[in-house]
Amino acid sequence: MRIVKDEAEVKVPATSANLGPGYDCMGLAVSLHDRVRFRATVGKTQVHVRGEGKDRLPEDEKHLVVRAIRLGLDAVGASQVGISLWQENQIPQSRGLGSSASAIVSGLAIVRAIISDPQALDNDTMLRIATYLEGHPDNLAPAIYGGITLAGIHGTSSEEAATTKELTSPFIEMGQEGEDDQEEETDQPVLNADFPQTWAVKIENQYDLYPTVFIPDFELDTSQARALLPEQVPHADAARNVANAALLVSALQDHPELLMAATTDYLHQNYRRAAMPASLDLMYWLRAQQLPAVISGAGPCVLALTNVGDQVKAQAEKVGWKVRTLELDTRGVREL
Ligand SMILES: Nc1ncnc2c1ncn2[C@@H]1O[C@H](COP(=O)(O)OP(=O)(O)O)[C@@H](O)[C@H]1O
Ligand SMILES: N[C@@H](CCOP(=O)(O)O)C(=O)O
Repeated sequence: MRIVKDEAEVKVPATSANLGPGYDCMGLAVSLHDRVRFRATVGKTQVHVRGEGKDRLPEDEKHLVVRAIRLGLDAVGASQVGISLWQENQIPQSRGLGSSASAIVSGLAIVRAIISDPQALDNDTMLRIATYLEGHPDNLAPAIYGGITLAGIHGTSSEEAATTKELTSPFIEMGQEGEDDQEEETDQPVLNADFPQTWAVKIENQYDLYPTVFIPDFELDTSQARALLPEQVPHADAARNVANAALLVSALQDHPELLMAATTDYLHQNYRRAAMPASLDLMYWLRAQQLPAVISGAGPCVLALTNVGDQVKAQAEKVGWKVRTLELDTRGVREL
């Protein structure tokens, strides 16, 4: 693959993942953006940051956009180059607004902008490569496609993988003791080695949705918030969560009146309370007023799936929350 341009500029939205019960699979893009300008150089990598992360983000090869560019170039078989970047960041970091996902997507979008065959890095391929770096696709999909998205990683349960492909008769005894212990080999092809097989679809939202984010002045690393989750959850909780996630798809499409019922989560929010008690308190305070609020991503931001109105906003601001009523970003990452 040839590099045909030595400059590019991209703009990428912030995202809010989970939306309550959609843990690791649902998300939406909002009108808050990072912009990144790239120039290929012969010298050492340099990064210039303005806005969020200034004086805190690394300015060398460790910078996440640089790492994504390097991975993207390798993935499409292009040669590596010296990198100069100028960032103008609006997305607060480590707050649950998907800043790391947006950084990865902007790096891959830069690669797409400078290579001879941009199709080699189409949105679906970009999602696979980005998920390899981020680990879960829920923020990445809205950052790439825009709007409200569902995304996941294809997989086969161990039971399904181990089951024989032969049709068996219900009248024949199913085998001698001990036989079940042997694992069957599967003929599932292993595709494209390291990059996960991801999928994503957009939810077509039919009404005006104004996501409101409540931003605290403290940070929480996503990895720290993930470490608080239990290995196992009660089966009844999993069942209720599946029902709500399914309902949420319909609520987001064209049933805003179902948003309150559909945004109750049983898998992650309460398990993370210890790391962000004020966020959980704010979320339940909003919900008590029939405002469909959830923890944004892994927190500590809170997201309300509606414009909360001036009075609620003023009360939250009074105790220290920064409140922004935003719009959906329906376009996702774009080249400028
Ligand atoms: N614009 C950016 N440029 C470079 N790296 C970034 C940027 N935004 C986030 N990161 C990296 O991602 C980390 C935050 O990721 P994470 O804990 O997942 O929080 P978030 O919820 O904001 O995605 C930062 O500490 C930084 O290393
Ligand atoms: N599903 C993830 C989402 C993390 O989002 P972020 O914006 O906090 O990075 C999780 O809940 O861990």
